Amino acid sequence: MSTDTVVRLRGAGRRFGTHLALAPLDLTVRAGERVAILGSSGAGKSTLLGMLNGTVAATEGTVEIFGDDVAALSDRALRRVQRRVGTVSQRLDLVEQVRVLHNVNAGRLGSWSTPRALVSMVWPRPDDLVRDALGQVGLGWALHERTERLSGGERQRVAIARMLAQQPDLVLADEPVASLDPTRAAEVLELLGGRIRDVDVAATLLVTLHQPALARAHCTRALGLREGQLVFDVAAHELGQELLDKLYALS
Ligand SMILES: Nc1ncnc2c1ncn2[C@@H]1O[C@H](COP(=O)(O)OP(=O)(O)OP(=O)(O)O)[C@@H](O)[C@H]1O
Repeated sequence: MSTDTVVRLRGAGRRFGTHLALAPLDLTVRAGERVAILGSSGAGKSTLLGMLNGTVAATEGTVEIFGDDVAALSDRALRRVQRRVGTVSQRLDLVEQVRVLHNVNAGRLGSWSTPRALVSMVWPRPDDLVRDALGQVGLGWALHERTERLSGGERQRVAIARMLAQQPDLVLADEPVASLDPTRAAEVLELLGGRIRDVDVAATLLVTLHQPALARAHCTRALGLREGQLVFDVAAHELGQELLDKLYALS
């Protein structure tokens, strides 16, 4: 496998009982690619992202992340891989009753020793990375706010800041701009798409989106899923009306 291959699926698919959520799929994603995943509700987009962060097991084929077959890893080795994978899920998974600082710090727990992680849960101290991550999503002012007081779009940005603080090599984002206004959505996609660290190598991004215009503007590649089947895999600039009609036509 080429060293810049981040994701490789070989005939990887997922069934839930008899329902085929994602048909067996071959897919290679290289470092620095920004891949939009489009498709109607229930098309299998979240299932694909779940297979890439180890939360959804493939029922057929293999899933390799950074060259490791995730199904063959010990729990410890899987956690090591997962530390390099930052996920922004639709559920956000924020703790509502604590300050924003706590939630953003949580992105760093995996890379800290257990004592340091425990101390930080009780007495969180904002460091530059946390302040920087919040600043990047326009929430520098919210460091000490209680998370539950923020609006839906602000909470979505806290989840993104938590992921930025993790400094992952692979970013998986499930509808990360669903609650954001167009300007903020564009900013967040730019952040997810590479300006995560002050290093030359950009993070690799897979992001589910419902707006083809955002995919064209912020991604390099677009995948279309329909009822669990891959309908297209094209350069983002090739995402035209004909493909979208094929993707979204009512069956
Ligand atoms: N845990 C589960 N148990 C049973 N069926 C599931 C489970 N998770 C997903 N599915 C089914 O798999 C299919 C794909 O779901 P998935 O969540 O991947 O779609 P999606 O494209 O992400 O949809 P949305 O845009 O609404 O989030 C759907 O038919 C869904 O009902």
